[in-house]
Amino acid sequence: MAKGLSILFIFSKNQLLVLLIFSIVSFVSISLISALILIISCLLLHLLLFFFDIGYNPSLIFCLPTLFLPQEQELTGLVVWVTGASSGIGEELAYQLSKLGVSLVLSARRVHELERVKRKCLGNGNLKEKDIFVLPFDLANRSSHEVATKAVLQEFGRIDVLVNNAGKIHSSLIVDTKMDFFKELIELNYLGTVSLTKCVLPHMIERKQGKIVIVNSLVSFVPIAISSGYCASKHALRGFIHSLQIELTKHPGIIVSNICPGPVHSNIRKNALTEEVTKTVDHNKIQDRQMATRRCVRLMLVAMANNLKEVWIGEQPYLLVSYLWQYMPTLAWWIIRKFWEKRIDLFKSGVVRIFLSKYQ
Ligand SMILES: NC(=O)c1ccc[n+]([C@@H]2O[C@H](COP(=O)([O-])OP(=O)(O)OC[C@H]3O[C@@H](n4cnc5c(N)ncnc54)[C@H](O)[C@@H]3O)[C@@H](O)[C@H]2O)c1
Repeated sequence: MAKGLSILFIFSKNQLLVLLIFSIVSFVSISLISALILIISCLLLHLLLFFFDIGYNPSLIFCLPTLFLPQEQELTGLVVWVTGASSGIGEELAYQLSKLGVSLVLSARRVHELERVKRKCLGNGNLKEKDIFVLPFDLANRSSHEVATKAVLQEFGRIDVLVNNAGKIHSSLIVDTKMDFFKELIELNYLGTVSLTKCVLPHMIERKQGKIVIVNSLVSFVPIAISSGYCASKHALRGFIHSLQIELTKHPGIIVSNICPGPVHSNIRKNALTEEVTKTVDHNKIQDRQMATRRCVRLMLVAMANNLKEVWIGEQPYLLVSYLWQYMPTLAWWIIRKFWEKRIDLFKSGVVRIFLSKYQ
């Protein structure tokens, strides 16, 4: 005890101050060095992913370049039902799947567009007339889902893969957005997908196998502006998918894949709901770095072939920001705010793609 006290007393006030400063400096520098090591390893990981423009959430799966994974040929021979097959990602899915030799069900609302896609599939792919079933229906009309599911089962006898792809976006600030917009986006992007999945699920449970693929988005966990209703509907889907994955734990043969692309070339922006009709259009000032549809779809097929539960697909910097959002949210917030600050001003001044909609 006395020894302990004597040790305490050998420090003068100045010495104590020096010791305190020394401790703080070493604590801060050690923390800084560890933070630096962490940041450098994250950057190296991102650099690796940059070359393969595909992100596997490392908390779910090891980061593996697509080169070393089983390829999309694994899907050959399956019965695949694609919704939203008349345009963009769904249309490209139809073309690439037809080349693989699957039995295809093509769904969207416009039958003539689906017939056009079917003709091109027959021209490009290895399929015969009997291998492609055109099944038009409105995903937002939930009462049609049971009948549609029965029609597919009657045509092909089974459903191996359901690709829930149909969806819509809107371009408007929250203050200007009608409640009808939010409702429509939830009805289509979220409830439509949930309802169709629920119709197909009992069939897959009975067969103890199947793949439910949901084309979600990076915005299902990274926030964006000017499309709050879309962002919210995709966030809702993310919650649904994760709950479904847990509930299917006892059915390991049924895989639920949450596919999260960043911006991709498609007609989604052209078909966006917007109330803005008076603003001028400047196509040049806002240019998203969009991934080629073909590349996105190829990576989606690799993800399906490998039964991945979650996959992030995007050009940089979107993929990098998604990782930052997950692991360094303060920095991600700063970047996202800076990015959107300028865009919101541009949007308000009319420099944005404006497209007409039924809400005008
Ligand atoms: N393009 C992107 O940048 C991007 C990024 C992330 C996620 N996504 C998602 O990809 C999916 C496909 O979008 P896309 O980019 O190919 O857009 P798109 O507009 O080119 O295609 C959308 C498809 O959905 C169909 N659809 C729309 N409303 C429907 C309804 N009520 N009933 C049935 N079908 C309906 C359309 O007819 C079309 O076939 C969407 O779920 C979208 O949220 C797109």
